[in-house]
Amino acid sequence: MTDVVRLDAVSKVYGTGQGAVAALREVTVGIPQGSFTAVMGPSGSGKSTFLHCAAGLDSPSSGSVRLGGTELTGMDETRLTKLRRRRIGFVFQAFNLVPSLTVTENITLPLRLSGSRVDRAWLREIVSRVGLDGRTGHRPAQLSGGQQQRVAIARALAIRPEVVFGDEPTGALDTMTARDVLRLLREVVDGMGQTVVMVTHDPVAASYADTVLFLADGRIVDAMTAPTSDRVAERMTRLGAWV
Ligand SMILES: Nc1ncnc2c1ncn2[C@@H]1O[C@H](COP(=O)(O)OP(=O)(O)OP(=O)(O)O)[C@@H](O)[C@H]1O
Repeated sequence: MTDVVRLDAVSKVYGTGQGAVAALREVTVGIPQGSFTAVMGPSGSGKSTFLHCAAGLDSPSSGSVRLGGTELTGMDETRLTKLRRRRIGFVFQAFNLVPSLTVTENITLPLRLSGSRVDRAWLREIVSRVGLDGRTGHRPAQLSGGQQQRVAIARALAIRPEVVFGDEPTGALDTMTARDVLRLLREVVDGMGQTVVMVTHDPVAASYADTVLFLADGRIVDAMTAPTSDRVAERMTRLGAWV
């Protein structure tokens, strides 16, 4: 399978001298096209740093990050911003919707920002896939948390991204709503061939992925395929995450 995202020997050091913190150490990993990957690890293990480097939100101190055939390392901020807008979808814990805009306007905002045409048929399809038919004229405050996260997922999909990155996408949702959103992400991978990479603290959320990458002290120390929440929780306990 082709890798959509590829990290080679990526290291990230924050600060200098005595106060320097190595947040990532020589991380090498490929994210295959059409896969669902969860990233787990104890607090401070480097999950956010991994996501930020892989998504071109932050640059590594050394190593290489590639999206498709494009090398991100060394790109200036203007080009990176353009690349993110056109090729990467983001879903955050806090939804990050614009309160004054309707559902449709929120979903199409990245397209408008990148100067792309809004394909009405595609918009209808994603609205329907995320289960927001009949809500397109609502504003975020008129929606439940789960519905707001569905809008954020639709917004991420609108640009037909090569990869969707999620930073604790179910972190602000109750258990039942979180399951619905995870099922939707699973369906986005299975039904649309989308690639999804998600950072999570929740073994149940991780169990929806095809592969769970475990980070500890800035390194990928394990990868689990066909994860179950029990196996993930057990692995996290052995990493000392919950002692
Ligand atoms: N901007 C920064 N400046 C200095 N150190 C940082 C910065 N961002 C992260 N770090 C450090 O890098 C390490 C990895 O942090 P990171 O946020 O990637 O971990 P994490 O696994 O996402 O943690 P959590 O689960 O608590 O969110 C930590 O030791 C953290 O203190």
